[in-house]
Amino acid sequence: MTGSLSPNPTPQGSAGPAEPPRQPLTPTSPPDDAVLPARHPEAPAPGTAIGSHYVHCFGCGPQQTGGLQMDVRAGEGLDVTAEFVVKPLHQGGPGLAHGGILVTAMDETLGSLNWLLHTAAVTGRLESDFVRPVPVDSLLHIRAWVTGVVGRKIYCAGEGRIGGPEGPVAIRAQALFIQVKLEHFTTHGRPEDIKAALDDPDLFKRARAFEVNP
Ligand SMILES: CCCCC/C=C\C/C=C\C/C=C\C/C=C\CCCC(=O)SCCNC(=O)CCNC(=O)[C@H](O)C(C)(C)COP(=O)(O)OP(=O)(O)OC[C@H]1O[C@@H](n2cnc3c(N)ncnc32)[C@H](O)[C@@H]1OP(=O)(O)O
Repeated sequence: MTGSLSPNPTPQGSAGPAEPPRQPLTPTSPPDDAVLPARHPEAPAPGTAIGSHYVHCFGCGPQQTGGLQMDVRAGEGLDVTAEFVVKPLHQGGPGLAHGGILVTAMDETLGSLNWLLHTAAVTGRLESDFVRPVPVDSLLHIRAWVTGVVGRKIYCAGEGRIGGPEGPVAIRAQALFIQVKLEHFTTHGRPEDIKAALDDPDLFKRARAFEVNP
């Protein structure tokens, strides 16, 4: 499977979004035997907010007041959208977003594709191209889509546009997520945080659903 940066799905017969420049093949490019699985039957309905996977997550946690508090929405296919407003707190250069913050926003959005597949997966590799600077106060409209799956490996790509879905592209990303079992979190996480997470019935139920419905 090549042309991995092509947004998926593009309705057949429509012109679709403009093709970005073709990137060289890298470990985040889906190989030829990658498949595009069906959207999971219990995936969030198109247009609905996916919700935070963990209330203290730096990317999406509503209780993480210094975090990005991103709100990601499910798309029609294996795709999601998110919006993020760059705050003065996120500066790298004067009046400009820090590149690492933009990558975090991309990571969070790409990671949310897990919900469409009902798979718990962590970022193994994340590549990004910074195409244009993003001023403070800008709204970054992010779209991400699955480009292929091989076994535990989930390939995906995304782009962030300034001002809205038709705005100029500021960042592109390609990533490889690796499916993990819940033990990944319970084995490696700080014990007090794991205990608190396991004591949260909603989180536990949500997380377990992934494991029994891979
Ligand atoms: C009870 C509480 C639960 C709380 C959690 C609740 C819900 C969670 C559920 C879902 C989350 C939902 C949304 C998430 C949204 C956003 C979150 C942001 C995501 C992140 O921010 S997450 C943090 C950063 N992330 C890490 O902290 C990972 C650290 N890392 C590891 O934990 C291991 O490294 C791991 C697991 C990645 C792999 O380890 P492993 O032992 O399981 O597997 P292995 O190494 O065999 O790799 C298998 C195949 O992937 C290939 N492969 C692996 N890594 C590669 C690389 N980098 N480049 C190219 N290929 C790679 C191999 O080459 C092999 O390929 P092949 O099968 O072909 O040989």
